[in-house]
Amino acid sequence: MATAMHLTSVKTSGSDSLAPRSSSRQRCVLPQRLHFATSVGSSLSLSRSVKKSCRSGVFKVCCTGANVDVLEKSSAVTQGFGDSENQLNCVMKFGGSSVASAERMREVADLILSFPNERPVIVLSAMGKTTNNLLQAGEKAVSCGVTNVSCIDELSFIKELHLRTVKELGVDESIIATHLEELDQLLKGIAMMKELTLRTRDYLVSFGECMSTRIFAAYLNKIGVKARQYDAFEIGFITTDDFTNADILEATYPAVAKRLHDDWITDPAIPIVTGYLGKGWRTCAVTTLGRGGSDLTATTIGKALGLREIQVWKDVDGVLTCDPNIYTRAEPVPYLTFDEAAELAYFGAQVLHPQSMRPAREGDIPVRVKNSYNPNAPGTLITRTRDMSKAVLTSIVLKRNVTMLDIVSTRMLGQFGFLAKVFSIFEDLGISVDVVATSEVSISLTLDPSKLWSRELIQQATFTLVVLSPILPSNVTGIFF
Ligand SMILES: Nc1ncnc2c1ncn2[C@@H]1O[C@H](COP(=O)(O)OP(=O)(O)O)[C@@H](O)[C@H]1O
Ligand SMILES: N[C@@H](CC(=O)OP(=O)(O)O)C(=O)O
Repeated sequence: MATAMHLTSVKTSGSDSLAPRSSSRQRCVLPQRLHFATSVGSSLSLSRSVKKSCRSGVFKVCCTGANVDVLEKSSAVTQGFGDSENQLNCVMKFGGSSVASAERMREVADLILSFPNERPVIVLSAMGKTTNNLLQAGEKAVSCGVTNVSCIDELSFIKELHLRTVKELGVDESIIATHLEELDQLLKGIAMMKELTLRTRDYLVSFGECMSTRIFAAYLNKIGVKARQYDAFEIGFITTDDFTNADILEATYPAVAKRLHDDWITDPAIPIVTGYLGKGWRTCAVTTLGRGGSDLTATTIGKALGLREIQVWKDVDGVLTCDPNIYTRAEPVPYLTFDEAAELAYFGAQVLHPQSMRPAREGDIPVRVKNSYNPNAPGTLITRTRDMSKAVLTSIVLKRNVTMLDIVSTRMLGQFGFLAKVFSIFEDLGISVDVVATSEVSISLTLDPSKLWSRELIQQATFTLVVLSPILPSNVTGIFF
């Protein structure tokens, strides 16, 4: 097992693509024989700020000091949530950690209401670790037998958490009763079939967001704040049918905008939307946007409605200089560009969904990463450009289990189209390449193993790849021309 280290510089502006673009060129002396070697290691990606220009005035919201409120607060409450003459103007997304209990939901409600001039769309994730628990319950159901489904610990935990939350918030239990019953039935179905397909997995995890949003909307209504719950897959979140990792399709933007806008105009109520979920355009089945996908739901809504700001509320003071679980003294990064944030997320910074910057960038809508446990912290403001004049190093990201592929061939020398052929194979196989380094006789690539799990490398007629063992992240033994 080898370890790969990579220095990655962050693009800051001037490019239209958010596709992974980290690259470094290396000249390396490698043995003069044909071989492919793969290794699983860890890639230390140092995101380096390189661009030294900044267009001033681009920030729609300023954040200059440590204790500055990020939203304009007006002492005169002139624009309540019920004012239909005013459009929805921002998204506030709260992740699982922010809505993990009744107490947290109350705090989130208070937080939303502490900005009376805002007319937000609220996006929620599932409560706490519900998504993980649902997945584990599903795995257990496959082999535990129908009669034992009700004994699955994770199922009991999910039920207990949601029922307790409903009780503590004083809302009607019936708001989630149907979902809890259906969840039982679904797990029994999985137990009967002894099978958990990706499609079923997505339907299974959707219960988390469906329940958290229903509870929260009911609570807001109970305290006199008019709110309306939406399942994203019912309001136009159209995706590819790539279960567990679906992409948002363009048709989503007008559909979601129309539905949310029309409802707001006819009967204003704070929209409470399920994060993470969509509807496959062919199958019409529930899809998910990849783990952490609620961030993408939020930025999609931001772009669809052309909102002023997208806020993602986390359990940390913004995007930090390093994963706080690795280095406890990591500090918040006050400003980032969309490209920097996308690159950090892509290379493993858990704080944002890798695709979530795309809609924000396309709509040029600032994204603010805030701490729901510490709302006064300024957080991180992500915009198209920023002042890079003093920037040296932005953030350090560690990505584990990177698969490295070395392609060595003297046939490359003086030839044209070699790289094109290599990359066309990855394209055909739907495998994304993270980092590329080339010399005259070699290409080194890192591949994200999570993209490889379900794909088999097939023999290519034009390029004759012979796979000696299945391409799995940890055990590729070799590929020869
Ligand atoms: N560079 C980073 N900056 C901030 N948080 C990070 C970073 N890298 C990893 N994390 C982790 O991401 C977590 C926040 O993301 P997440 O758990 O998705 O929040 P939520 O569930 O509220 O959306 C933090 O608790 C932190 O442990
Ligand atoms: N609940 C989903 C989606 C999500 O975005 O969650 P969070 O915001 O808690 O990372 C997940 O756990 O992946």
